[in-house]
Amino acid sequence: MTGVDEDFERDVDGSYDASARIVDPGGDEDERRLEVALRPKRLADFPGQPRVRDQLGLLLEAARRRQRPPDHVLLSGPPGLGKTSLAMIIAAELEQPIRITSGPAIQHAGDLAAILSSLAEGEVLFLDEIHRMARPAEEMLYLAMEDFRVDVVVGKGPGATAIPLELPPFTVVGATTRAGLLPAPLRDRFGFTGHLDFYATADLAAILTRNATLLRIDSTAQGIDEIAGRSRGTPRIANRLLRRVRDYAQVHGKDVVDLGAARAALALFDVDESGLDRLDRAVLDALCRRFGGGPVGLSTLAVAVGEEPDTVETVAEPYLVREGYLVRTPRGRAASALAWKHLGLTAPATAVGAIPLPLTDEADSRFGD
Ligand SMILES: Nc1ncnc2c1ncn2[C@@H]1O[C@H](COP(=O)(O)OP(=O)(O)OP(=O)(O)O)[C@@H](O)[C@H]1O
Ligand SMILES: [Mg+2]
Repeated sequence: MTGVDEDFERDVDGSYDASARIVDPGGDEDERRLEVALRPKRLADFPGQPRVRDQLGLLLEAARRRQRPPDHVLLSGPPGLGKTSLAMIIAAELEQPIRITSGPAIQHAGDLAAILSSLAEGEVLFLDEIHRMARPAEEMLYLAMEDFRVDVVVGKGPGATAIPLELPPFTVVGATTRAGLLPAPLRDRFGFTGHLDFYATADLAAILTRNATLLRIDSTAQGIDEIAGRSRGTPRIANRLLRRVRDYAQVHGKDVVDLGAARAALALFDVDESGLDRLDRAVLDALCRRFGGGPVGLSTLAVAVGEEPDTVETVAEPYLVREGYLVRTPRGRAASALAWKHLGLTAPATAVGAIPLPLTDEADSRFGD
């Protein structure tokens, strides 16, 4: 969770607010509860992310054979792709309890010391949004991760003394949507980093089919494929769209999620054929119409769409970049020819991709960040 739009969808009575952003990859309280029920429990049940799954599988198997806790694991990637799910799976596969906390909950080193000193041998400590932890706690964490030791400070002022306390070996699983914000010394203490990427449509369809069964929703393959194709490569969004399409089907007297219901419901909720929603389109629209295609700085762009820069950067941008609508240049964000086309506008000759570029390293560094 990015922490910036947690309240986006919540209504006073807990019902769904149609004006909220349906493809917001964060989630509200009710949704989180439902997510718990739908979370895959074992690595073998986790579709998609083949690389990370294989790498993690190896790490866990090796640890099991050595009967030692595995290296610390960092999971990074945009919201809703399965970081929390994987953390739970790691603990389940190791048959160890999991302690769950998050960066924003640890504002003092003492908060972390209390957690660390109560960990049992082999336990998994899940630190969500690890990039938001307070600096002194971060420093304590380095030491604990490397040497399995914390210094407990007793007393105050000049008379304070640090008493080293040995910890049993444990495994930290950190999750972050902003791996770039982690200080290098902390990043280096993770023996394994898994980067989660957006899911292929076929993987999302597999997830949706399983969840439709779990939620006892009747569906057709075409209906499921339509939802999967418009879910921005994100399981959380796919699950949410599935529920909205079911609502639509039920209200219209058909109890089946089919192509017709999917198309009509997604049109109603402003999710277009490419899965872009209002924020995505607002970003592209501002870039093209107001800034002539850019490049424009992130904060200027965020103001233009009335959002926090962090929301634009972690929620909208990764998918727009990945799909080739937006490029990050050293001078700011720019719209590609595809973005202009998506808005039904004519791209200027200078837009990225308007003239096909040879795929050389030079082209990469020109348009990379
Ligand atoms: N590979 C997957 N298979 C099935 N369901 C998945 C998968 N990945 C994620 N999900 C579902 O998507 C939802 C969100 O996943 P999860 O909470 O793990 O994401 P996250 O990366 O931790 O997001 P955030 O950054 O917001 O914390 C959950 O309901 C989970 O069941
Ligand atoms: Mg999470």
